[in-house]
Amino acid sequence: MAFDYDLFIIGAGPGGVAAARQAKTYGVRVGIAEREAIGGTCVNRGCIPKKFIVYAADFALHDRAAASYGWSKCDRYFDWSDFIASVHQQIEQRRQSFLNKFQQAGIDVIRGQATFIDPHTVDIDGRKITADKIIIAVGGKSIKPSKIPGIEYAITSRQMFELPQLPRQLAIVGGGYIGVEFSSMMNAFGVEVTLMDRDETILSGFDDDVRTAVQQGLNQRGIQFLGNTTAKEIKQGATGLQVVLEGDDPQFVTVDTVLFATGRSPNTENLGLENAGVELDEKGAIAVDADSRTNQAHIFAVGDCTNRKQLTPVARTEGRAVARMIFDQRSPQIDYTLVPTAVVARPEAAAVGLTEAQAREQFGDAVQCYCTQFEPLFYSMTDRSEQAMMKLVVDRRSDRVLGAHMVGENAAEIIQSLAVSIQKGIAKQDIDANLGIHPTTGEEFFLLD
Ligand SMILES: Cc1cc2nc3c(=O)[nH]c(=O)nc-3n(C[C@H](O)[C@H](O)[C@H](O)COP(=O)(O)OP(=O)(O)OC[C@H]3O[C@@H](n4cnc5c(N)ncnc54)[C@H](O)[C@@H]3O)c2cc1C
Ligand SMILES: NC(=O)c1ccc[n+]([C@@H]2O[C@H](COP(=O)([O-])OP(=O)(O)OC[C@H]3O[C@@H](n4cnc5c(N)ncnc54)[C@H](O)[C@@H]3O)[C@@H](O)[C@H]2O)c1
Repeated sequence: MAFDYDLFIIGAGPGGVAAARQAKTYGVRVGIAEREAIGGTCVNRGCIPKKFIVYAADFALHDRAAASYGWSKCDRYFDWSDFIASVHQQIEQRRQSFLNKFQQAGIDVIRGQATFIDPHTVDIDGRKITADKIIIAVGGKSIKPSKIPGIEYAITSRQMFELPQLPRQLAIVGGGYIGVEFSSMMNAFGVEVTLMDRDETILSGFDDDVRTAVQQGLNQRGIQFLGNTTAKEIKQGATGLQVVLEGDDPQFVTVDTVLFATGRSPNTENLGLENAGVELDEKGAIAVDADSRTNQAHIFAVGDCTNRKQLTPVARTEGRAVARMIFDQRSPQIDYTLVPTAVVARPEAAAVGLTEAQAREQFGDAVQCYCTQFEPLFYSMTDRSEQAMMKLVVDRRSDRVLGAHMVGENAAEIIQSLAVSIQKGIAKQDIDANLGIHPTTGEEFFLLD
């Protein structure tokens, strides 16, 4: 059968874009469907606008420390609406640049909602496209629990990027990546933040020392954290939204904005997966094998619509690997236990490899941890108390470093560099044999004993 495309991709987020560009290098016919904005969650309502807000918030934090460094006090005014308009302009430029690159490469972009009609045919708003191979890269969306009365008053991270003005009091339900990052950014702008999680501590999945250090850092900045707590009702009152809490310390908080950040779910609705015979896993994500292949041999799925790590570099690497496998050769499979990650909060947290708890499950008593906590040089001149934390998790028998964890300034940049060595199986004694760059925070990783 003659198909319209050798490869058709549904979804132009990081996973779909990377797959399309890689496939095009083999000179094959590639098309991609996108129902919203090119660039997906990452570019339009995730990593990129989030990082711009972090940069904006950092000015406020630096201003607070400036007087300790001899700068006279000054009153500066932050204009959220001007700033967020500039962020959206930046995003628009990125979208345009994606489109130009697609055009130059000869990748067809078809705008609209894609739905499978059969295993080789996709309908995009009435237009039928056939393809030999198909990659599903539809990503995910933030979800709000439907059973909470008044949930319609709450927003998700998507609307945080569209706020006409800054909230004055913000309640955030969910202390994962999104909850912690927004609590930190909004606090820096002077918003009164209450963060809550059904767990006792924020950032589940991270090393316990990281979780504690970030939580302390948020508390020190004046963010109220309520552990073992969730919202059971939201009521519109005369003075704002009343969030009725359930948990350790039942009470309510009154705020003007409620953000739900309790996780994201795959965009599998209205995709016609049943028409293609593609199966979901028990969590509702698209089920794939280690090569990102679904139960249909010619259909693959990458990125957030599968139940793996919901991170841009993961989606990109999976997308590229599938295109390479289809048209060239297999890439090495991703080791999901070695994916570096960061929480872009203040304090910042970053990690790669096993947490102490995960390492103990696998290596038992052979696990040895090297940990330090100290005041970074920058803060010794200020009246603020700020601690950095670094930790290496090591298998004592082989001396291999299993994980590295950090909380503090530039944690993401520092862990990113260490990740290469850890992936290559570096031993603790090799790390010790390195000379640091002085005076930096990163050099402390070479001084752990
Ligand atoms: C607030 C926030 C901050 C984040 N920050 C970071 C960060 O700092 N670092 C990091 O690594 N990750 C971050 N992430 C996660 C990151 O954005 C995702 O992991 C990444 O975007 C996943 O890429 P993807 O290609 O799988 O899906 P997406 O980026 O979600 O793209 C999927 C695309 O498919 C389209 N689509 C869906 N269904 C259809 C259909 N039926 N037809 C046509 N098109 C369709 C969607 O419109 C979307 O454009 C963040 C996420 C959020 C929400
Ligand atoms: N910096 C980054 O790389 C970055 C930033 C943002 C998002 N992301 C990706 O997006 C994903 C989704 O982020 P997220 O923060 O929404 O999810 P998450 O899974 O990181 O955190 C969700 C949190 O909500 C809590 N929770 C769940 N239900 C709750 C309830 N009913 N009441 C109170 N607390 C509840 C959980 O205990 C958890 O701590 C992340 O897992 C991550 O992969 C990455």
